[in-house]
Amino acid sequence: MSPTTVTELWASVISALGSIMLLWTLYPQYFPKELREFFNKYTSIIISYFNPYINISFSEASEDRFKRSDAYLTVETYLSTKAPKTAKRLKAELGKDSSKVVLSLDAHQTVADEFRGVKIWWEVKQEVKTSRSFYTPRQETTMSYMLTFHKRYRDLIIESYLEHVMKEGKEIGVRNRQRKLYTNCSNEKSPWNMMKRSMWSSIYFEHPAKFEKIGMDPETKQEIVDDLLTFSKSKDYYEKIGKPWKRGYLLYGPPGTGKSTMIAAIANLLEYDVYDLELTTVKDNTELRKFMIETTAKSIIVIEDIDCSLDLTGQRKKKTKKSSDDDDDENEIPMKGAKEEEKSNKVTLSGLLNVIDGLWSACGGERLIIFTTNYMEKLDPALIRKGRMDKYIKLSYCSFDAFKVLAKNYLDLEKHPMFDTIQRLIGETKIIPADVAENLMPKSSSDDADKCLSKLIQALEQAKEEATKKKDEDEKLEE
Ligand SMILES: Nc1ncnc2c1ncn2[C@@H]1O[C@H](COP(=O)(O)OP(=O)(O)OP(=O)(O)O)[C@@H](O)[C@H]1O
Ligand SMILES: [Mg+2]
Repeated sequence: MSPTTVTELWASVISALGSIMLLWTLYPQYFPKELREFFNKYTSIIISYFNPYINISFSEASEDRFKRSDAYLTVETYLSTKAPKTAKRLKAELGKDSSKVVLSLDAHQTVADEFRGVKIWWEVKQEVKTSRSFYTPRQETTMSYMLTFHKRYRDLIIESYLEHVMKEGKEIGVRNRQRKLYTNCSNEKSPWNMMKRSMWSSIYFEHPAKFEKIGMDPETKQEIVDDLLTFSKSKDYYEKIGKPWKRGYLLYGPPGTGKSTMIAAIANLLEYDVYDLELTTVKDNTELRKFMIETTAKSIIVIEDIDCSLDLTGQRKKKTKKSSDDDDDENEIPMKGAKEEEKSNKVTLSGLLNVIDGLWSACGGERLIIFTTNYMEKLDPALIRKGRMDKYIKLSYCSFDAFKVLAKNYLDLEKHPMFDTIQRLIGETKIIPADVAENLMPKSSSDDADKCLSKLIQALEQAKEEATKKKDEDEKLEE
């Protein structure tokens, strides 16, 4: 029997005894209300004096009346792994991917837990209140989790157990959550957007990209995977060296070499959310900071084609007019997206540098910032200096190693007589992995491996011919 039930039993026994004593001495019809209240009040004080158990309540009510309190939800997640093992009545809901059922404690159910040899009890309480709105009575139910423990363990529970519950609950929550892809694209002042509580719009992230499927040199791939996994396990290390737990990656290379695909693969490998930041639609530096503050831990902040968002000609040139709202750096330049309307768009290079590694970047923790570009040489050196962008990853034209990965993905082939010709041609010409993938993909049921490989050989020969022609033309022009 749980201590909560024992407490309630005690309360009932004492209260019943008291009532009987009073009834014995007084006639019920003369029993005054005030005396009854007085009696009740002191009975509960006496009970709590003798009761050795302490209760802590986690109510679902929060300041935001549309949201359940974070502490309540974390406790619920923490108990979701314990409740199914012992509780007799459980509540079922659809969880991640809408395919898995998540069980939690039903109302008035109790589950026991143990922490460093100490027994603790959790009970789900349900409180029903009747309120009146527009003269119609309305019943409101508030749920809460009641934690009960012996007063002897007060310090242990308050100082260590609660921290353990919150930490583990959050970790389980992250493991079970359905990851999301956030975008800032539609921030125009529509009534719908004004009602939204978040700066970001989101959908579930369901990209199937995986590192095993990316066609690139296997050593570089392994090095990137190791770097990412090391980062994700380095909380203590970052704390020790006094740096925010974040890392910047610059992915660069020609179009169609797998930059966006790699971002999706990183998100899947580390189980992070993705915030796809479209810089050209951000109004100013202040709005940029707001977007940054609203990102959560375990996420990737992506700015694709960073060269198209910055004024490429302005290598941190002097700002002509000081903006009132931004003050950060005298070397501010406006973003290219707003070149024509500089007045309305005031996101500046220094504003961007600030959110990457200024004070604002430390909020949240465990985040990757990834830029992609087709033209690395056009970027301002300040933006990509080491420390800001910690790792540069070059994604380039298809090598034979990359082709072998794609042949395995698309055709389930590990070797084939035509591979030798392909290896020779790939060594002689430049072809992007996106083109190789397109040729290897069967277009009809009659397209077998031989046909797809022949198409690729044709494409490679054509690319080689075009490259030779272009080279000849260039040489003629030089003469
Ligand atoms: N290295 C690669 N390995 C496997 N597939 C690839 C690779 N590169 C490109 N692809 C395929 O080509 C398509 C385009 O790739 P992706 O969008 O990742 O290129 P990108 O480098 O981001 O191009 P852009 O610079 O134009 O944005 C994808 O569908 C992807 O499957
Ligand atoms: Mg891309």
